[in-house]
Amino acid sequence: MTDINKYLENQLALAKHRKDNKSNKGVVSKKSQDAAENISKKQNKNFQNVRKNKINSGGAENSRSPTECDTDDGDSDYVLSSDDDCKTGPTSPFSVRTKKNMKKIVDDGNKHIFNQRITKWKENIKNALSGSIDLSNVDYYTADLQYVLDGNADVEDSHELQNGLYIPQYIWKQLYKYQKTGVKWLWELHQVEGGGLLGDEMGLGKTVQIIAFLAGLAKYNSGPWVGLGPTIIVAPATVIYQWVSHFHYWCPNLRIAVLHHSGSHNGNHNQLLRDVQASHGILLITYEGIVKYSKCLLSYKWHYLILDEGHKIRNPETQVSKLVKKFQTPHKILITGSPMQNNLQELWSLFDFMRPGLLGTHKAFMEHFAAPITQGGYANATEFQEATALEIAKALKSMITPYLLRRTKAEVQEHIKLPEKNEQVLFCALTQEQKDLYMGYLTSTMVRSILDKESRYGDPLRARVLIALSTLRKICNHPDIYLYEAHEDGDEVNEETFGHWKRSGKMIVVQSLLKIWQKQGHRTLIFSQSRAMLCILEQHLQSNDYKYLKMDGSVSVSLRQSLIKTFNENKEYLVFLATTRVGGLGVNLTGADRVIIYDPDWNPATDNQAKERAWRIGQERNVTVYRLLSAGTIEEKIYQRQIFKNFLSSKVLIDPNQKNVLTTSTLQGLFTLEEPNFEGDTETASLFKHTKVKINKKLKKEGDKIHLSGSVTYSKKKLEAMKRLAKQISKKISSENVSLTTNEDPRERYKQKRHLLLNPPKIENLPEINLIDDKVTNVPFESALSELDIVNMHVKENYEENLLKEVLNNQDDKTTLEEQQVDNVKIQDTDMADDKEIEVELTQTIAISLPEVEANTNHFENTNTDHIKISNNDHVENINTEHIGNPNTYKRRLSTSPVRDDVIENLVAIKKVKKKKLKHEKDTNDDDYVLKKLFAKSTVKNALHHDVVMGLAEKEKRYRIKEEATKRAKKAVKAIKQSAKINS
Ligand SMILES: Nc1ncnc2c1ncn2[C@@H]1O[C@H](COP(=O)(O)OP(=O)(O)OP(=O)(O)O)[C@@H](O)[C@H]1O
Repeated sequence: MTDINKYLENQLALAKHRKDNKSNKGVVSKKSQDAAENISKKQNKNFQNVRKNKINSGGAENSRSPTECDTDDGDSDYVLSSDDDCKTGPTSPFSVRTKKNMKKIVDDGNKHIFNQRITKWKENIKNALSGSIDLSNVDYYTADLQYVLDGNADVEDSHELQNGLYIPQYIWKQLYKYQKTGVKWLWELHQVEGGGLLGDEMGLGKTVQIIAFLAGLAKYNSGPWVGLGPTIIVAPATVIYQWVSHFHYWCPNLRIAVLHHSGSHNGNHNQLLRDVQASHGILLITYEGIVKYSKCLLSYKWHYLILDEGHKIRNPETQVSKLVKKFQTPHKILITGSPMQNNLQELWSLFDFMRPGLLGTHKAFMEHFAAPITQGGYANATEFQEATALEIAKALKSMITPYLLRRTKAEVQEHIKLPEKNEQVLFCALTQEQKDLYMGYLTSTMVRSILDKESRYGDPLRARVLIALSTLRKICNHPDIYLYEAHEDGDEVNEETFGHWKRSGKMIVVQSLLKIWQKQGHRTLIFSQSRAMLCILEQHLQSNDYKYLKMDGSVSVSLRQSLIKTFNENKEYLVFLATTRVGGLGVNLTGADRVIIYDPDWNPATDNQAKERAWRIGQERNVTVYRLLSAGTIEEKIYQRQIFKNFLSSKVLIDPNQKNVLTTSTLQGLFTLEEPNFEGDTETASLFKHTKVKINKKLKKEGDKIHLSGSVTYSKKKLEAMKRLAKQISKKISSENVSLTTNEDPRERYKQKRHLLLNPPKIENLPEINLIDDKVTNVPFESALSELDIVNMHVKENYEENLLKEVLNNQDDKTTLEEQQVDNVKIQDTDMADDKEIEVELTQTIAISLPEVEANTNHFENTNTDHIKISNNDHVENINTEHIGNPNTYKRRLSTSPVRDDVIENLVAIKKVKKKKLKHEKDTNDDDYVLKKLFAKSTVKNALHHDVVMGLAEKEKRYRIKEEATKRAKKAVKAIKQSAKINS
């Protein structure tokens, strides 16, 4: 029966798919054609101008596209997704701006300000030690002050590391164990006069480790500088003041000066440099700044040169990369949570800074290391290429390991106890308008010029491809970003509909998410590559009265930290909007527990960095991350590219044995709009089918409000209304069922049943029930597959599989068998010839929809026992029910197999869950609920578990397994020892 069902479903879907395709084919509206031609014309004109200019100035014609980012970013893949470089004038619709009064953080560039701060700090400590401190007057907190307030009298106390480095005890005591290891590692590098890469995952406190080490060094009485000499820290503009505030807190005695126009120094940078040199202070500077002031900076001697977010020098050809390598000090530290982002050349560049010569010359490295590893990485590599890649990757890994300290969150979870994180990729449907514009542009002169080899416009190809791809990305974000570019001067912009959320598939999803999350009490970070998109989102937030803050490149550097602080501390702000490049790097935004990555970057690390703003030390709530992709479009290709890049870096940094599933893509492949296959999947979803987030299929299609697996508590009135509704549905279905059973044709019968289930009969005269009106409360988690479950299905080694199953079993034991009890449910497993049916007590059918109704159990006690029949859709046979005394009471045994967990989902509802929920369960079910809503509205076509796709879950699973195995081994040894004792 299962097969017939599947076959019929496929046939239906296929027929529908063919029909849809037929009706859509080749129909591109006049508006779309005109827009595409306008844009093509403008883009061609730009090319010709740039070409002319280059030829006139004697420049290489083909060297750089007009869209390539002219920063030191060095990301060869990056194309400005829209208007990052566009000036938003007052007449532009992309110019929503809000002014905020924020308090700036002030650095110590100004001597007077520095002295004031030191005086204040000393006074605070003195008062705290004498017990006369008035905390209401303290506006400057430091770690040592806290230490004294905690009852420690000796602020000078320190912890000694081997060979005489003393770390102040008030810092040392605060460090996590792995951070202490990090400080020791830095000290070892120091002693051998070498540099290194501190590559801990984002949010694990790399800043604190560096500060702790420098604080120790400042107390060190020997070495050429007798302690810590003048030091430069280079960091992205957004995090410069974060460093200032971290230093002021952890190490208040050091002078921290910012060399940037926002700094407190009096504008004379030469004087500032002299001061820093004389006071052995720390100079904070941006990557742009180090280029700007390079001449002066290089004329001084520096003790340490530290690059925060050091992946910025991953392109060896950029000016900044070349420059930082000129500093004459062996003490070069590079900090980054994303050591390798796009290709192996990047790794070479980083090491060439810290450990010049370790990886040979650039040419030799590319030829002997990078090329074979990359080649062997493709899915279509030969066996020999794969084996060679493996061996070389192993060799490379062992060469870099001593100078690279990298710990992941999974590894140190035991110490930091981070809350859960759920990360999914949502494939959003384009709106009809978007599809039309997308198709229009695909058939434009511009795209034809790229695909047609003979085209006279075809030069320079790379630049044209970049422009065209970024144009497609604009359509995916919002039609107006594209149409605005296409519009002729003098054309009116329709203010009413401009940027309306209903015109973009992804905006529709954002709109739903924010609505639900606001009700659930979550706060959200939204990242977009594009400032124009941010403005559209901002307009939307304004018109819906959401309180928000926004940070993009136009916000002054000195205000950014205050903006972040305000968001973290003030819960009134529900949304923090940021461009991925300005807000996505280095900052702490733990005030939010929901993250939307609105558009993907070519570089996976950029998106990863962004999402890690919320999931880091200091986060107390479970975090959910949604990456939005427009299904079938260029955004899917970008995501696939991310997967490949991620695979490559894991192969070198983590596991040389990793295998890839993607092959190289063609140019044509980038310029298509892919229709979903008969299963509703576009390319990525079908490639990574096994990572799909499973949602009850019925819920997905019908979108019936009653069928919620999220848990909600309901008012009495609503419960009554629902009960009445259920009775009527029950009667109607029962009567329909009679006719169904007499129908002879099994296919026809199946169709009817299916139809009935998907389209429950409408009942007249009942009040509309809006289930999400009520406050959403705790939700039991039991149905969605966890990442580990999914991975488990695909694990090859039996040993690991079994071990993992046991780990999961233990959990299930705790959370399901003990806690989940199905009461007052009558289930009859009537074995019918070609189908099975379950009879469920009517009252509990309501509970099916409302898993948390158990909180209101008494509402159901005296209700009638009408029955409805539910086709089991081949899922139910996996459920075991066990009679446990009361004829109306069954206890369900949950299978630990992931497949079974999944299929049980149809019956989530029948069970009643006793309250004793683990904290993380609420959020997981919040997510489940949110996804169901999105699927119901058909705005989201598919959802994949991002971590599983990226292979991260696999890694985490291995750690879990290893941990479990180690525990067992310890237990075993203990048992052996004990048995020996008993024997003797
Ligand atoms: N031992 C600690 N005690 C208290 N807070 C800590 C500790 N270590 C780190 N933190 C806090 O954790 C947060 C993340 O730290 P930090 O910004 O240094 O991380 P990071 O590894 O540099 O991240 P990224 O790579 O994203 O820049 C900060 O708010 C920091 O204050």
